[in-house]
Amino acid sequence: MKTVFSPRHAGHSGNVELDTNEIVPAYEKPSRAEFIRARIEAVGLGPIVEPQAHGLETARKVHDPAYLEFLESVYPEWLAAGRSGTAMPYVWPTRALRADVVPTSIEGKIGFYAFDAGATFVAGTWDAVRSSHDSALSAASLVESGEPAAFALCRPPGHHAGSNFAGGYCFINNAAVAAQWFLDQGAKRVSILDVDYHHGNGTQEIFYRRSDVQVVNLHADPLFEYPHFLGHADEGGEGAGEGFNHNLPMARGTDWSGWSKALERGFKLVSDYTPDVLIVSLGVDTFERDPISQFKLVSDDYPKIGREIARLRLPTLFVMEGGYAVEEIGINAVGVLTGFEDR
Ligand SMILES: NCCCCCC(=O)NO
Ligand SMILES: [Zn+2]
Repeated sequence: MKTVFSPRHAGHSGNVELDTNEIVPAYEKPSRAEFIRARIEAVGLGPIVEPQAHGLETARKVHDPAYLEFLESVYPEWLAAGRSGTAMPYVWPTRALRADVVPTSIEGKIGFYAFDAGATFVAGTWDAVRSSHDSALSAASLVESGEPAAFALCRPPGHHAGSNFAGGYCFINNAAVAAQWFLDQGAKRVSILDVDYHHGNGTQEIFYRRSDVQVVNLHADPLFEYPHFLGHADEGGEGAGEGFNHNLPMARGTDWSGWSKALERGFKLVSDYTPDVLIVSLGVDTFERDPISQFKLVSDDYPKIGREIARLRLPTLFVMEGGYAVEEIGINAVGVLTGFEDR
């Protein structure tokens, strides 16, 4: 299986995040991608190629163009306002506030275009975001040109980013842009299967009113887990999208026996939808020793996920999302891919 990966991800580094009530080095750090790349080489998964540059025309079909312009300008504006270090929001347009007027101050604007304090910017963030987006589209074109599967080693991740908001370490929703790209190439239906520990609220929001992209999420129940305010089982889609969004929330402490039952239910939903292509939002923070998560999958479970996905017999694009136990993230993420190839 080929991997598309850009060293430009490393520009998104040195940033901090708000963890409970203290500012800490961001969990979403460059070593995550480096451990995965090293594991790909160690097991001989296949070639690792750099992405071709892609414009934002496809991204503009799933993200508000003004939001994309914000992502590009936010850090220069942060500096122009006399600020330094990590650009981080701290005020948001929640209930009883207005979200129809975009503030002109950088502190207002950064909050307007975010849903949490978890998408923070440094000088190299936008370039890293573009390279991650390019990796997703370059890997998608490998699948489109006949590869049975390809891996987009995306960093930063994307599944929390919605049409006009960043959050949870996500800026451009790489999987959503890839889904749109497949449709633009002639696909009629695309399934996105999100196996990350956290609900992909951004992916759900982007396609919630559409029937041409099915979204199936397996995740920790938002009653107790981030993103807290989306991901319940009753969110089935709206309008034309009714019946094409599926949430399978699970309890704290879920291990393989429980998680694999949800996976089977997810596969039934995907096969009943008969998509032309499957996109897997591959988060491996379901791992028992992930520092910010509370499921109990073990490393031997990840090849099983890959083998099960392969049974769907669909052209498959794997897009990297979360996972923070850095030493094991390579073993677990690449385990899915070698399992898919039944190696
Ligand atoms: N405290 C912020 C938690 C962000 C979760 C990021 C993630 O792994 N999403 O899949
Ligand atoms: Zn996650």
